[in-house]
Amino acid sequence: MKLKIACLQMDIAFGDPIKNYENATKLLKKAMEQKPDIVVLPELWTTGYDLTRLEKISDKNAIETIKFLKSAAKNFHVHFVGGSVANQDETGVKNTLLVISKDGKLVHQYNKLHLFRLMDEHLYLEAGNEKGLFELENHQFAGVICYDIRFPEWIRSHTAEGAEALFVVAEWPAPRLPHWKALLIARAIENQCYVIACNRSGSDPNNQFAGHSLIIDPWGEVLAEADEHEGILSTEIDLDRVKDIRKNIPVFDDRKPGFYN
Ligand SMILES: NC(=O)CCC(=O)C(=O)O
Repeated sequence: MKLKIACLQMDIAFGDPIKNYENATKLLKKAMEQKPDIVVLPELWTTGYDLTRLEKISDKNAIETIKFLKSAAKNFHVHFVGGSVANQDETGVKNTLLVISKDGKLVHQYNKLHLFRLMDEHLYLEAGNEKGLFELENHQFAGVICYDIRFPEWIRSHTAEGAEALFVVAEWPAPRLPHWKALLIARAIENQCYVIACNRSGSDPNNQFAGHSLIIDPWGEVLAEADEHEGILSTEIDLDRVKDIRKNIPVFDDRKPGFYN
């Protein structure tokens, strides 16, 4: 099955959800010219890393962002891996990835498991405790958030359960761009899956972000790569390649889980 993907590599306005909804709408309209099946947004795209003001600007139970994505999904007839949002619930604020199908249904929510201390996430956010597996178009996918890609065992636990493509939503800073690229290519090769990674562009008071959203095939070839500016990265993926590559080098059959998890 072939699917057209569009990543909205946004420049996120710091702590300004209204401006970010407006900008996402503008980019989405542009992305729709390519007729994508799935649109991907970056991490914390409504607020950025304005963590000290989360009490004021976080989205209570992600209601506003879910409403925005459901309405866009139905209007444009497109699935969303809708980035992540600062989601305030009864116990605290989570960094929550949202998956919405083109008929406007909330398919999955994944709360970031690994909090990134270098950007103070552990001081303001609560970690999740569930997997990022979800299904769209009768295929299995996984969605994770930024720092999660440094934990190959976490990613493997999703592909071992059938994920054929890994969606990564991120705010990855420019100084570690070489890590971003190397880690994503490694996750694609070792898991023999597509990797669709949507980063943000621009800067906030503390970081310059890398951009360079990437779409990588299950052989580790980069199919599309953005530059550092705001824009749309779009290409087609063919999920049949996952089956072919897994048959050619049967990594999943050859695993020895008795020796490791
Ligand atoms: N937002 C994040 O999780 C950033 C992760 C990161 O920069 C890294 O180097 O890892």
